[in-house]
Amino acid sequence: MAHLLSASCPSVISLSSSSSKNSIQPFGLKQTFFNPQVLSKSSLKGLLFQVKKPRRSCVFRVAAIPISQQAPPETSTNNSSSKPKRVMVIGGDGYCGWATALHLSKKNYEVAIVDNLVRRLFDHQLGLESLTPIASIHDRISRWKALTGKSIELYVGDICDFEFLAESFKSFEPDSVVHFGEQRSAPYSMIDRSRAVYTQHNNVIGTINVLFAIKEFQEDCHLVKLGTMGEYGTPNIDIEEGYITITHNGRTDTLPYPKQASSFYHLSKVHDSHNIAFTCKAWGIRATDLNQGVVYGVKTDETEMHEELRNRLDYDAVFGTALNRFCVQAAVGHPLTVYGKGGQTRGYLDIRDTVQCVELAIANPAKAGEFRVFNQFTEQFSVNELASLVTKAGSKLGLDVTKMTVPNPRVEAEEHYYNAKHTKLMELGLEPHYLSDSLLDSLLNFAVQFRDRVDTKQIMPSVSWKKIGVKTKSMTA
Ligand SMILES: O=c1ccn([C@@H]2O[C@H](COP(=O)(O)OP(=O)(O)O[C@H]3O[C@H](CS(=O)(=O)O)[C@@H](O)[C@H](O)[C@H]3O)[C@@H](O)[C@H]2O)c(=O)[nH]1
Repeated sequence: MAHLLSASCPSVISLSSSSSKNSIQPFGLKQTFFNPQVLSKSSLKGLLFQVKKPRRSCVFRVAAIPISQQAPPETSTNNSSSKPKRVMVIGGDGYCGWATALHLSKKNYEVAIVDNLVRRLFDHQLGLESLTPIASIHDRISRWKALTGKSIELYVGDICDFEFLAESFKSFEPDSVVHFGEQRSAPYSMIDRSRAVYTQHNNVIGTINVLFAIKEFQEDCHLVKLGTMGEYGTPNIDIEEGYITITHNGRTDTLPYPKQASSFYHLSKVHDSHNIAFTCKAWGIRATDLNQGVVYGVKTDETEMHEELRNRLDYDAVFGTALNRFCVQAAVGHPLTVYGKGGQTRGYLDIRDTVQCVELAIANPAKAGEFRVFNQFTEQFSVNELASLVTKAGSKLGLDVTKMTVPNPRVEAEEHYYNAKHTKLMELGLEPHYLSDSLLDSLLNFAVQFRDRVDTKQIMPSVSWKKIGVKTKSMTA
């Protein structure tokens, strides 16, 4: 079960192309699999030769229908005259991206998904699998079309390859870009040097490319960028939404809120925020940074419509997030893995609110030159509080739920003050789905339904913040 980056380098291309019904090779994956420690110059040359030149045929559409046949978006907005209609969802095959793409399509936006499908490759490389079986992106989109008559365009490629991104922009001409297309796991970014470098390269360069594409081809396009609450860290004062007004030596200014990220992943989002803020000032880009908390849940109205539309649910220690992991652990009788003292407090939200928040942001775009920051979560919980809630909900379903203290693999405060503002999305009309007994029941029942698929060896953490090294690490079961 060893899945070395090195072993995956040459095979990745064929794996991707063979999984494509249309035998179309994704391109632009060179950053993903560039590993100087293991690739010889000649194999690298071969790889780059395959992926270097984007060809028009690589950008393909799935049953696009003319805009004139589409009804206008039904979304409520304060500013209907500037309501965007064409939305490019970068990272639209992932956990948040897929749910969002479907939701926006349902709301009659013209949607295009841009994705290099690398999230699926991470699973292959690390020997992981979603709790839920998920259909290929092609089958997902075809099923959506069959059920609703709505088309979603698909561009398979890597946004770090600017030629590919430029081609996608010129072809689709988005009014809004929702950018989920980043490596989003803190533990993944802390596996080894190559994953740390990959994470920052992929995330930071990808975002810079999106900014250049907007400037060059769609200067009025609104960027809705997925940031993270983790950019702020856990300061001993209230967390504001993006900015804080400070009086210092008798002078007052409103400044970006201090950033104290705690992984190479979270830091990549800090770097993104700075780059976006700069281009808003310098070029007049309009942007919204959605500093999202930890997402839980799996079902949205749209993903529930058919098993081929089902979303992924990660429970492993690299990509699984706290509450989802606890529900799966409860379903298989594994003690809940509380890291350290369990006082770590974060903002959380239901995936149904992720899609609602993105919809609100694009329906109410930032002004030209404005860098807007929304804190995107609905409730705060400590890890211990989550464990108690899952224990209580589990016992109602007859599950014997216990918890264990795991030595914390991360470097983070385990007891701290946490009070983060999150009013701006509420002011735009967010109607939160708060964590309720019924949601926990539903998530636990969902986990029970698929528990035969759980690989319990993937539950305990094996990535250590302190032990990260330069040697490429294979993840073995
Ligand atoms: O089994 C577990 C898993 C996590 N934790 C703790 O729970 C907290 C949250 O960890 P997480 O794995 O649920 O979330 P995190 O690594 O912070 O990252 C996730 O949540 C972020 C929002 S936030 O946490 O930064 O607000 C997003 O940006 C990321 O993309 C997403 O993967 C941490 O203190 C962690 O130590 C446990 O105690 N036990």
